[in-house]
Amino acid sequence: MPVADDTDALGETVERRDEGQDSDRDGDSDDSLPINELFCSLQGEGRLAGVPSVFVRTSGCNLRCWFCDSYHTSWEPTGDWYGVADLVAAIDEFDADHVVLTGGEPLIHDASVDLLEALADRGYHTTVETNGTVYRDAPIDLASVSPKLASSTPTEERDPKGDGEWADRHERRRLDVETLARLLERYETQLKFVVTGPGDVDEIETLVSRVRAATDAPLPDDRVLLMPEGQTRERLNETREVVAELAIERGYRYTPRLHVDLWNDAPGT
Ligand SMILES: C[S@@+](CC[C@H](N)C(=O)[O-])C[C@H]1O[C@@H](n2cnc3c(N)ncnc32)[C@H](O)[C@@H]1O
Ligand SMILES: Nc1nc2[nH]cc(C(=O)O)c2c(=O)[nH]1
Ligand code: SF4
Ligand SMILES: [Mg+2]
Repeated sequence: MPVADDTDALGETVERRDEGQDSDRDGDSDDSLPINELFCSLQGEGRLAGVPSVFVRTSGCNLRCWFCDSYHTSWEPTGDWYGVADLVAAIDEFDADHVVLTGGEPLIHDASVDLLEALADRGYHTTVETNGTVYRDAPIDLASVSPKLASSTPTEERDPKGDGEWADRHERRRLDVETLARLLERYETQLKFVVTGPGDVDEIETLVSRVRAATDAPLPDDRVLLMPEGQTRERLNETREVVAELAIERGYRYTPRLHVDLWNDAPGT
């Protein structure tokens, strides 16, 4: 079912549910989340790549990257509502002690905090994949923050759905240095940039400098990860080597997209 056709403001997804998209929600507790998919795989990205993990993918996002590999959580958000207890029970079915909460943008939802608290109580290691525009206080073991660069903006030529209607909103919202600094102060953090080519690297360096200037929390170069843009093996064949060389040149880390290398764009991987 559609979650929201336009998550125009933070939290609007949840408000719209309350306005009538809740017909097949079980119960009326307010700790439920719109879930697009839940599956077990190997963490494909970042410093925990290769670790067996359960992925919980919420629906709804406050941004619209043209390249979003989770189209049905952002451009056309779909999913069903589940309470935290049901989600924990579904996660417990798998043999993994790491949980990755992703989306869409998981931190637009209040109930993501409830889910993270329930998972921490049960001893799970939690990673949150977030675009770094929303701060939440929650038990997060690794904040996997992926700030969005100018090359992510859905201009008219690159809009996967319309004619660039989202470009201005995306551009206004995509970077918030204060929020990035707060996340860094509170959580073990990696900054994981999607890189489309050499033209992205100056913006990364400028942003890293601005974040360092905004906080006393350390942001060493080995916490800055460059990840090649690509939803498919074919696209990664064009980007991965260029991005690896940029990482070596600038002293940052490279992260693969292990799941795409292994399973291409298969659902539930
Ligand atoms: C779908 S996003 C969900 C979490 C959050 N909204 C974010 O962007 O960080 C999960 C991860 O996939 C990355 N990603 C999305 N589309 C991508 C693409 N085409 N190529 C490489 N990484 C991509 C994001 O940057 C993020 O690190
Ligand atoms: N295997 C696998 N690893 C991932 N790491 C981050 C992912 C995400 O979509 O947030 C992801 C994903 O979708 N699949
Ligand atoms: S911020 Fe994340 S979920 Fe939202 S559009 Fe960009 S990649 Fe997709
Ligand atoms: Mg993914």
